[in-house]
Amino acid sequence: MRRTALRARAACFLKESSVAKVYKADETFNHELLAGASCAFGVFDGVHRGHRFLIGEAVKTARESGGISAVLTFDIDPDERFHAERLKKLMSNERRIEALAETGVDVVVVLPFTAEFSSQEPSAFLDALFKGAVPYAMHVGSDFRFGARAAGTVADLEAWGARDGMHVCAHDLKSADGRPITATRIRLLLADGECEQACALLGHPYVFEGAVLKGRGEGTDMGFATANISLPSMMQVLGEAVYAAYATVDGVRYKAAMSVGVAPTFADATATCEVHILDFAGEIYGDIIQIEPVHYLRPMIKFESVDELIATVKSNIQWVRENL
Ligand SMILES: Cc1cc2nc3c(=O)[nH]c(=O)nc-3n(C[C@H](O)[C@H](O)[C@H](O)COP(=O)(O)O)c2cc1C
Ligand SMILES: Nc1ncnc2c1ncn2[C@@H]1O[C@H](COP(=O)(O)OP(=O)(O)OP(=O)(O)O)[C@@H](O)[C@H]1O
Repeated sequence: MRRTALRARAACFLKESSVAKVYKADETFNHELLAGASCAFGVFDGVHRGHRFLIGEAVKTARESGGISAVLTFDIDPDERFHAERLKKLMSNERRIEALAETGVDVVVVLPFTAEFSSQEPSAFLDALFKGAVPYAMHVGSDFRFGARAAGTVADLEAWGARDGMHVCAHDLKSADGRPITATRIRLLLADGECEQACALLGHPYVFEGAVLKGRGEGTDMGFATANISLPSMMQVLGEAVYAAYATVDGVRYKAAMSVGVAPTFADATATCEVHILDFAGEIYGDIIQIEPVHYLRPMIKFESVDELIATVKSNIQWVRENL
């Protein structure tokens, strides 16, 4: 298709905003949107530096060809269907799609990850995805897999693209310290409490959010009120320990000291994440708050006495006050 025709068509699909329009690829979706587009394809949990590089390449070829740039992704995360019990995620599906829409790409196309769709063999999977529309370029990492049992490889993508002239750009994975940046690597760093290194690979802060639940009410008596955060197991990426953090309540960002893991000092404790928000005294039960862990302070300790626990937690809070 000619460059000017592509531009004209692209213009009618796009709204004037730096945040991409998000399309759900359901039965109402017009697949023609993807004809002549430059796409980046994957799950993109965390929207890390490697993902941003790949999306940047799609934006570049879109500029060259005159078509639109598109991120193709899934909802839900395929691992949620196949390995939900052991999956740890850097972002919820909603946040991941929002973050993808903020990368500078023109559109985000979200493919519902149904059993039916995902069980198609590679070539049928691509036919169902594009329904006759042929993108100009498809950017993926060299390890990209798709279709039933993740059997489809870059070679399958190239064979499919060769039929209609789609350029497949399989990129070497962007690395840091000699190793590819992957969501798995970042999750492992967070499990070890390595917040700074994880954020360096993400290229942005690691933030999780959860609703504030009622706790046992002991914290206030001890001199440090805590918000107990409810987190589904899938979002419990951060290793058990005590951290310096920021907590955002109703759009306001506060310093915070946080424990992750059930308090071993108390037999009746159940909360898995407790946050003391510095210089904050509001009623926030039921509110959703955002937590940004920034620095590992120490492991969780089973204290011999409550006085010892209080003194240690207060010294952690003081450290946060002085160093964040
Ligand atoms: C910064 C911080 C550090 C903590 N460290 C520990 C710890 O090392 N060991 C422990 O048993 N509990 C620890 N806790 C959890 C406290 O024991 C818990 O917040 C307190 O018992 C209040 O619990 P409640 O909110 O359920 O009433 C910590 C809490 C915070 C906020
Ligand atoms: N470091 C990277 N550099 C360039 N492309 C990447 C990088 N990491 C992943 N990709 C590509 O980005 C797309 C999304 O990948 P995917 O969601 O599998 O990310 P991932 O970080 O490898 O996640 P996981 O560790 O969970 O497998 C795929 O096309 C993948 O090949």
